[in-house]
Amino acid sequence: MSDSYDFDLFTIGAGSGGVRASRVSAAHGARVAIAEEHRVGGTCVIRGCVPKKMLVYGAHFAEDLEDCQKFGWTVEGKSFDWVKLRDNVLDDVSRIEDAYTDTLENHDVTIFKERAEITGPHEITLASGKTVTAKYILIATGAHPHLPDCEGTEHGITSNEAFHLDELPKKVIIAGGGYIANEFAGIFNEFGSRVCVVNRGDTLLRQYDEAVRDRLLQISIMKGIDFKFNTVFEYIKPCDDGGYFVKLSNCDEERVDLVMFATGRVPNTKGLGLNKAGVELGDKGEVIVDRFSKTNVDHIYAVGDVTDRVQLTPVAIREGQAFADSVFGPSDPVAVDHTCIPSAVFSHPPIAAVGMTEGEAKNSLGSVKVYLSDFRAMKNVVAGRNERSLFKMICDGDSGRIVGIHMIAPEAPEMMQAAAIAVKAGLTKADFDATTAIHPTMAEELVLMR
Ligand SMILES: Cc1cc2nc3c(=O)[nH]c(=O)nc-3n(C[C@H](O)[C@H](O)[C@H](O)COP(=O)(O)OP(=O)(O)OC[C@H]3O[C@@H](n4cnc5c(N)ncnc54)[C@H](O)[C@@H]3O)c2cc1C
Ligand SMILES: NC(=O)c1ccc[n+]([C@@H]2O[C@H](COP(=O)([O-])OP(=O)(O)OC[C@H]3O[C@@H](n4cnc5c(N)ncnc54)[C@H](O)[C@@H]3O)[C@@H](O)[C@H]2O)c1
Repeated sequence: MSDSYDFDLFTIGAGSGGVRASRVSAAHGARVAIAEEHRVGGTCVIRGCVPKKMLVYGAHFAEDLEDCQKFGWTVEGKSFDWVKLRDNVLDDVSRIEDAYTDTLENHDVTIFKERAEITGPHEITLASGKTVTAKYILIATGAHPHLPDCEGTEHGITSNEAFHLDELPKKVIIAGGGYIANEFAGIFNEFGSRVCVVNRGDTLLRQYDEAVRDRLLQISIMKGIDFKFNTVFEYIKPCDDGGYFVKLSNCDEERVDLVMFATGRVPNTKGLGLNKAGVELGDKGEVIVDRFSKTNVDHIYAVGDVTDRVQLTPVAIREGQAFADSVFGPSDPVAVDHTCIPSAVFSHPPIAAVGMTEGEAKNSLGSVKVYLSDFRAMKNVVAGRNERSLFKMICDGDSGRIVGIHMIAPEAPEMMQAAAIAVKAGLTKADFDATTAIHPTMAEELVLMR
């Protein structure tokens, strides 16, 4: 590689995409530096997927401790200590942050723990004032929470702060109807908070299959979560006791302990010097890239949430890997396939999906066949928990090829990862039918659907 630059690659942002891209580029022989203004690991590790999933586990014990009585167990004096869980989660986050840092250092990646901005075609300036040059620049700066426009938004928190609360709110309002709103509604509700989810539209989790999201709504209401649809925040005002008065359109003012915004995430491109570098941005401020994650400027690439393609960790990682292999690897450039990406919502119970919803299939295929399994998990039957699971398989009516699978069930994301391989591989309903069930499981419903 050229010695006329300080580095072959400078990555801005040490999150899921940036860390993978930097480590693999270094393994290909590139001289790599990375800058991180917050903490190595990025959103997923520090304030996203990882601590969120730990809270989901912690929250689920509330139901397990209730249900275990029907299985003959008596647990006396049970109580919940939020601060203990919070601190254990934060400790583990620090452990993973260290592991990410070690991985980079073991690959001889130079880490700058400070903000970086592009100040010339190949020049990056760090917050300390230090300037470095690089042959290639990778923008992997992720996204930040979007706050709606209303009086007093500064009194609300976002998912960033939710992991650090000193105490649990007795009453919390969560704005938004997407991933974060539904996941945190489940978490707070299981911990005993009164939760109200407020959505400006009439649909939760719009991208998921209607039957599955309707089931989540029904179960969430049954568990005690309140929902308000087609309403927006008018104001949030602090009250004397440390809580807030909240006014929603068409509703009376109410007092809550906490307001949380979960209203989408905006690409981190402000103040990065992208205009000066001539990098083209889209309407939401996202970096526009081609299928190889290259911007309109030949030596500047972008991966992950900052490109606003699919805001998921495994996608950012794949994009980072493909970038490193394309630019520094021995073989031809590789493009990430963004089709048929499985996903999950870690609500209570969770949702998981891959491929087309029934509506999408009907709009794009000539004929569609839908198979359903609506059942109560054995554990819930014994526990007396009236919570039904739903599996839905969408097939091309002509070929029998499975084009989508949708589930809401305990452990649905674990089952979906395996099922998604079959859908991605283009298998048919007949292939599933030819597979013997594992009994007794929930997953066997996948091969028994009629
Ligand atoms: C609450 C929550 C839960 C989530 N749960 C899941 C989940 O269960 N599964 C899933 O797949 N996805 C989940 N996601 C999404 C996932 O976290 C993101 O898609 C993923 O982290 C994107 O990776 P990235 O590398 O693009 O960006 P990030 O991981 O956000 O990393 C970007 C990094 O760049 C740094 N940075 C920004 N600007 C600069 C600068 N100028 N200089 C230096 N550093 C800078 C930031 O501090 C950040 O560390 C969740 C997100 C949130 C918020
Ligand atoms: N399990 C997972 O994989 C997981 C979990 C959390 C987050 N994520 C990723 O992070 C992203 C961000 O999560 P999120 O829940 O914030 O976003 P989201 O896109 O899932 O949901 C945003 C919600 O906010 C609403 N909204 C948007 N603008 C609004 C406004 N001005 N006023 C009121 N409501 C508004 C939308 O209608 C929608 O219901 C997700 O899109 C997802 O890609 C993934």
